[in-house]
Amino acid sequence: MMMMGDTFGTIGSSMASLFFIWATVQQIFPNHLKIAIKEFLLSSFQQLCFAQRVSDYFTNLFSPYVDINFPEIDEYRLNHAFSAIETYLESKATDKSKHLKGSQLKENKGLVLKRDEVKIRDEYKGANVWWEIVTASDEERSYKLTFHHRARSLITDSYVPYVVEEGKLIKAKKQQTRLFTNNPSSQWILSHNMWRSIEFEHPASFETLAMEQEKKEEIMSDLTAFTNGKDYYKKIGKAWKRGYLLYGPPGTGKSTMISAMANFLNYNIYDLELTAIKNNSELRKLLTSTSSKSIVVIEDIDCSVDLTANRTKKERNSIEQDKDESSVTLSGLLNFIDGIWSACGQERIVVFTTNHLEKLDPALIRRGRMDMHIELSYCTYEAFKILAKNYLDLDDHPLFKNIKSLLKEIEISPADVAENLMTRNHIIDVDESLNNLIKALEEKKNSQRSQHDEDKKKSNKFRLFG
Ligand SMILES: Nc1ncnc2c1ncn2[C@@H]1O[C@H](COP(=O)(O)OP(=O)(O)OP(=O)(O)O)[C@@H](O)[C@H]1O
Ligand SMILES: [Mg+2]
Repeated sequence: MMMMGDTFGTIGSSMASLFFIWATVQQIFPNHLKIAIKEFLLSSFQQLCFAQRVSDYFTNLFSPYVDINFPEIDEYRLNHAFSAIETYLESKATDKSKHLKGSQLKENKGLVLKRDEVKIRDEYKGANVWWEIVTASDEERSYKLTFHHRARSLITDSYVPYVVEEGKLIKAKKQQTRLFTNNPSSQWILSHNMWRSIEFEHPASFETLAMEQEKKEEIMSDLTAFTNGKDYYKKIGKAWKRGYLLYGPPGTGKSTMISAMANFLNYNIYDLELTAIKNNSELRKLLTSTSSKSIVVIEDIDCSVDLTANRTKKERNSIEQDKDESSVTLSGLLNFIDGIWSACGQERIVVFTTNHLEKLDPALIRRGRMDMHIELSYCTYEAFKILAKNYLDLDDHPLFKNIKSLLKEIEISPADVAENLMTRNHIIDVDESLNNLIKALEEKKNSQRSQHDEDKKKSNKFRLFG
């Protein structure tokens, strides 16, 4: 198969030879002969070019191979297929490759070895293909895919879409997750000023989350089903989104669970601070600018804005309120979650957290809107064992029995348990940590007992005078 580069190569070397002959001629021959030789050389060169073109034409005509080019830039725009192909080819096994490239782009990340070859062979359903990165004279790069014409429909209909889709998936998996926080609207100048973001590097995972194993598995399989549910959501005609309501006392792991979810799914987090937004239209702008594969979080939804209180009054005034749109309203928030926003985005998770489930407006948490209600509770023995493993590398200990019976009676958050297990100077002293925890649990028990006695006295008094 004759390639463009080869053609130029052949013509180039022929030209060099002609120039060499001409330089020699100029030094040796008299003027009248020079003119004749020059004409002869010129016509030879023209014939050579013509012969070369004819030979290329026939070679290509009879070549059994087909090429497809994927330029990096097409019509002044980035060609997404190019970057997907690049990612796909980079992911191909490096163990057979003879030319590798090593790079460490971040100090805290390991060294990465990649293939460093211009031509890569791939195989798809028995067909061989060759990828080549071609750089044109204007520095524009493109990927050239070459394959036998017999495999044409397999490659064009099936292989190319597969490579592009696979490349995108690998890219999404490798992508560093980011944590976005909304800027106050007074700082918005262009749409990209609405959110500021930093790299999200929270170490939380479902493995280290102190929670009953069964509950954890249920949440993880729900999340997995959601991410794999593209076709399912399409089939049932529902927007591809899912709502989780995390509720429970302070320090029980609601925020930690959001981080674990983001790490599990490799999704970005949009931490939506409702108090920094003036009205529903700002809320709409913010939500419509979030990307897919993301978790939109509204923490402490009960205190974020006045979404719940005076609902009856609000309902009465709803017409006026919608008119001036002077604040973020419950109906505004629900409209975006249910309607416009869901329709314009894909693969989004919404998470609300609260310490007070009972304070929330039923409209906000009804099923269908918040698909899964997850209670994060005070520390159970099972949860304690996970924390002991995380903090002390400990599976069992004679003091565990004591802790187990105390945890049955005492309400203590995993955050407080973790605080007691944490060692000073990061040197693990199992006995000291466990004894600290037992001391804290006993103190709590005593204070809960005296509180209980106090409450009892008060209610007796009330009964006496009541
Ligand atoms: N279930 C848990 N598993 C592991 N660690 C936990 C858990 N709960 C709390 N912690 C520890 O306690 C700290 C505080 O927890 P976190 O911020 O997740 O609680 P929260 O429920 O969001 O509290 P708040 O209601 O006050 O926002 C975490 O950084 C983590 O170290
Ligand atoms: Mg929290």
